Amino acid sequence: MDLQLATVDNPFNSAEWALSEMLNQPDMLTKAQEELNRVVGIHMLVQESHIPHLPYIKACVRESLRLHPAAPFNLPHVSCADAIVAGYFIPEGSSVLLSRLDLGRNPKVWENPFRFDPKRHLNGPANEHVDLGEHELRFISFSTGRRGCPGGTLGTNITVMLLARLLQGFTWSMPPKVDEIDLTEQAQSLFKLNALYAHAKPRLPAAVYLI
Ligand code: HEM
Repeated sequence: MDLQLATVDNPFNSAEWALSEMLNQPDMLTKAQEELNRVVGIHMLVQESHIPHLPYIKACVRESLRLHPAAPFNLPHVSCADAIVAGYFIPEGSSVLLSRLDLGRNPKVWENPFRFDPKRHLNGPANEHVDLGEHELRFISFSTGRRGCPGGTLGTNITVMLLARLLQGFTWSMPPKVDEIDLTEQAQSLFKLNALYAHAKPRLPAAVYLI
């Protein structure tokens, strides 16, 4: 069957971008499905308890959050005291806006920043911690500090489960007459300009989908 996935918010944005990028580099789909076969098998759907054992899929979600944040800027904040950050003096009362795009795509931090490459996370937090937070702010996922997202663990679980179930449940391929998924983004929201449209073939025993 051919399915259309459209972004409505953060977890959907990350899963839609990850799946789109992976369709253009199908060896990544194979790798993710091998991990799911090994950790979960094909006789049950992936569960929350599996998440710590799915580093490759988690790395794909982290990479999606890095390269495709759901908005170009973080919410604005006001500094409550004078501070020096990376050599810059920021006086008390300044409006502070962090560019999620410039952090996640900074070539001084990320080699070949426009390439979707989950491997870059595999020796770091994707292996070590269960949540997708990036506390060094090399990109912004849930942000950090007092006003950081309080829903990090829930957001991680929802996002990883969403992508893992899409990958476990179906073998994905391009729709007829399409050679490459279009990765153009909307100018303001950074959501995909055109919703992902792809072919999904069930790959689990029929009874598993009824649970
Ligand atoms: C993948 C999913 C999610 C992502 C990527 C995400 C990301 C973020 C980011 C970047 C912020 C702004 C932090 C800042 O201003 O420095 C934020 C704030 C917030 N998030 Fe999330 N979030 C997610 C899921 C959730 C969930 C599931 C909940 C609640 C159950 C939640 C509740 C909140 C709240 C209440 C704030 C405002 C915090 C404050 O201003 O004190 N988020 N989130």
